[in-house]
Amino acid sequence: MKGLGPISYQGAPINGSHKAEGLPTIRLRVENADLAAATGDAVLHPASCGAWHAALLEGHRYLCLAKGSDCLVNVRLDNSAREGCACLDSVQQHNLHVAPGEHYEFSLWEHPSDEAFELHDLEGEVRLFRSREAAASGTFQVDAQRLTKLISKQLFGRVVAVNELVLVHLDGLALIIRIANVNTLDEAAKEEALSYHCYRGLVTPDTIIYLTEGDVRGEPMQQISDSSPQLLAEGDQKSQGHLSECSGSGRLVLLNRRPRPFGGRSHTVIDVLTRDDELFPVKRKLLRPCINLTQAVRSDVPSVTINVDTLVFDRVLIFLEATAAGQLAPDFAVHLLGDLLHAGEALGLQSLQGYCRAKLGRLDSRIQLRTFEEVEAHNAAGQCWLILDGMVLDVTRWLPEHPGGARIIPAQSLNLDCARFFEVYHSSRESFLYLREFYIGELHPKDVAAVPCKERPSPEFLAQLRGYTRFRMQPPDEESLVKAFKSF
Ligand code: HEM
Repeated sequence: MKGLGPISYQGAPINGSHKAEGLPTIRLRVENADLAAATGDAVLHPASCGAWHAALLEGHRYLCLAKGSDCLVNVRLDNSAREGCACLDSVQQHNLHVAPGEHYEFSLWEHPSDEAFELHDLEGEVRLFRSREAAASGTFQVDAQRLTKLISKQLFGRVVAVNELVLVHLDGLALIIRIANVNTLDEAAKEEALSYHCYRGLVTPDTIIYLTEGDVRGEPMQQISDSSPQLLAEGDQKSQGHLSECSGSGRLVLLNRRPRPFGGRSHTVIDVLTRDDELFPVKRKLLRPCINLTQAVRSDVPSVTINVDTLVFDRVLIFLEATAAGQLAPDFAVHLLGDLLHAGEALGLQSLQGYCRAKLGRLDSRIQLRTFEEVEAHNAAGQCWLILDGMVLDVTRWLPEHPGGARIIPAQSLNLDCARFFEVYHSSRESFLYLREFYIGELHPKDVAAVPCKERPSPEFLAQLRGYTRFRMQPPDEESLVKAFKSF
């Protein structure tokens, strides 16, 4: 099960927002709501809602930008709001990346029923709000448990997204919480999942909240002023790019923090370092089809360097996830296919190579009927083509990565059906999972009987092997091959 909405490995949501079906977008002018009196809702006049009215009453109550904002804002109808306007406080404006006085297309957001939605936990970074306290020197101690209760109450029933800010007041202190991480799964389920991304979800009374102290001066924050409802400095309202550091020296200390369990690094993850020095923590088993990474993925090494750039690898991971989930590969734009093909070659990811070639119009001719003569000729030329239960597998380039060593296969298994060797040497069934990557076709039916076979594999092994190799092409039976021959 995934987190809410697919997200690329670089953190960008892939599909944008899920707009409530059949409902039009509505153009609204953003108006400042008084931050001091903020409820966290976007306030709309009932007359501004037009076609949304019925849906709002039914419970579609989340507002987002029509072009797809990560952040969603709860909607409240109020006759006191100005018609044609969305009243948003300055924190909401920051979260939605909108400026007061400007018009934007908004839509209602509907939660897709097939995705996990309720948050198991969230992580928040707490900072002193840009205010007298932040500017003053000294230490401000805050009881994390009380703050957690307050946040829980304030966010209950709201959908929060990563990087969203939440303003909380506790004992006269104004605190800004940045949502640093959200999860719809617990740690154990995340370990199990082949891949997992989550950037948004619903806060329930059961959502666990972990708080940490944000580095006051370390991270620039968009300027939010509590003295005025105006979010951005004059003249800077449209740019939305103005960042200013919280330059105060006031320090926040959280007491009684709830630590996150299983904080340690998981062995199931390996850090992949791209050519341009970006680091991707990736589940080892997701990388299994990348046969050039076999040794790194199967060993304990914490990281591996690849000759692929960040942006291309990001897409490779999306491709791997889709195929691992049995879904169709995403429709990558044609201009990316060249780079993806090179990445497929660098990583030894045959399926990606096939995908790119097919899309580039060069149909994948890798998988075909192979004669025994052809297999022998390739092996005589220094390659390593195996015959396994009639499948022909090209493991030439993978031999140095073979966990059983590079020598044993050419020494024992060339030019015969090696199914029995395969059965004997491989205690785990992990080896089955690689076969698809090496598969280059079927032995020609006319040659099947002629292939030497020292010992037959057990029927149980064959049944298991065939269960794992449903990708095999269906070879034509000998009768139809003879008929085809006779027709010439
Ligand atoms: C495409 C063909 C093959 C694949 C994908 C493959 C894969 C693997 C894998 C994943 C392992 C790790 C241990 C395991 O999973 O059991 C392994 C170990 C091994 N393989 Fe292969 N293998 C292949 C062919 C062969 C052949 C034909 C032989 C022998 C002639 C062989 C001999 C061994 C040996 C001796 C080990 C070490 C076993 C041990 O340490 O217990 N492999 N192979």
